Amino acid sequence: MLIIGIAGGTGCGKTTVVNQIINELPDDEVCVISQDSYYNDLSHLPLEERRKTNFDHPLSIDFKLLKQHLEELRQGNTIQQPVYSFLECNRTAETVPTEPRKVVIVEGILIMTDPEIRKMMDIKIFVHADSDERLIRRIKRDVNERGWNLDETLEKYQSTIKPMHAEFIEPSKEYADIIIPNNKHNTVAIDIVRTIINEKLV
Ligand SMILES: Nc1ncnc2c1ncn2[C@@H]1O[C@H](COP(=O)(O)OP(=O)(O)O)[C@@H](O)[C@H]1O
Ligand SMILES: Nc1ccn([C@@H]2O[C@H](COP(=O)(O)O)[C@@H](O)[C@H]2O)c(=O)n1
Repeated sequence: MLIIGIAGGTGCGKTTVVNQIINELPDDEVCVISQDSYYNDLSHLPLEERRKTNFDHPLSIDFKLLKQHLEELRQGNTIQQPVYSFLECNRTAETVPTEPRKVVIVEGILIMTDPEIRKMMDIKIFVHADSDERLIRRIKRDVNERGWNLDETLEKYQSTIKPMHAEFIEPSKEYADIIIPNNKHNTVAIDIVRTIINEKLV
C-alpha cells in the first residue's frame, strides 16, 4: 500500500489536485481520506458555539482516529470514514465505508503537522498557491457552499485562518517531498505525480 499525503493551505487546490491524480487511476486501486472527516466530534456543543471553533488549529482534528483508520487500512480492513457537515460544523451520524486500496490519499491542511501521521506517508506533497489567490477562492466557497457570509469569512481569515497558516501549515511544507505550484492549473506536476505513483505500484 502506498500512502500519499497532500497538504497545503485552505483553497490551494488540494481537492482539485487529488481529483486530477485519481482520474487516471482505476477506482479499485485508490481511496481518499479527507482530514475534514476527522474534525473532532462537537455534538456536545450547540451550533452557535461550534461555529466559534478554531478549525485551523491542529487540536481541532481527531488525529488519534485518523491514525487508527490508516493503520486499519494498512492491515487490509475496511474503515467507516466519518462524514463531516460544514453547515452543521460537526460530524453527521453517517459514515462511508472506505476499503483498503493500493493507493491511499490523505488530504488536508494540517495532515503534515502530525509527526505520527507524517511517518505513515510514503510520499508527502504540498500544494502551494499564493495567499491572495487562496483568499479569493476561499471567500467564493465559504459564501456559496459553506454557510458563512463575507464579513464572517474575512473575520475568520484574519483571526484564525491566516495566523494558523503561518504557525502550523506553511512550516509543514518543509517535510514535503514534492511542492506543486497551483496558482494556475499545473498539468505537468500532476503528470509527474501520476508517473511516480505508477512506478511505485508496479
Ligand atoms: N489551479 C487552480 N486555478 C484556479 N482555480 C482553482 C485551481 N485549483 C483549485 N481551484 C479552485 O479553487 C477552489 C478551491 O479548490 P479546492 O481544490 O477545493 O482547494 P482545497 O481543497 O485546497 O481547499 C475551487 O473552486 C477550485 O475549483
Ligand atoms: N465547519 C468548518 C470546518 C472547517 N472549515 C474550514 O475548512 C478549511 C479546511 O478545508 P479546505 O477544504 O479549505 O482544505 C479550514 O481552513 C477551516 O477554516 C470551515 O470553514 N468550517
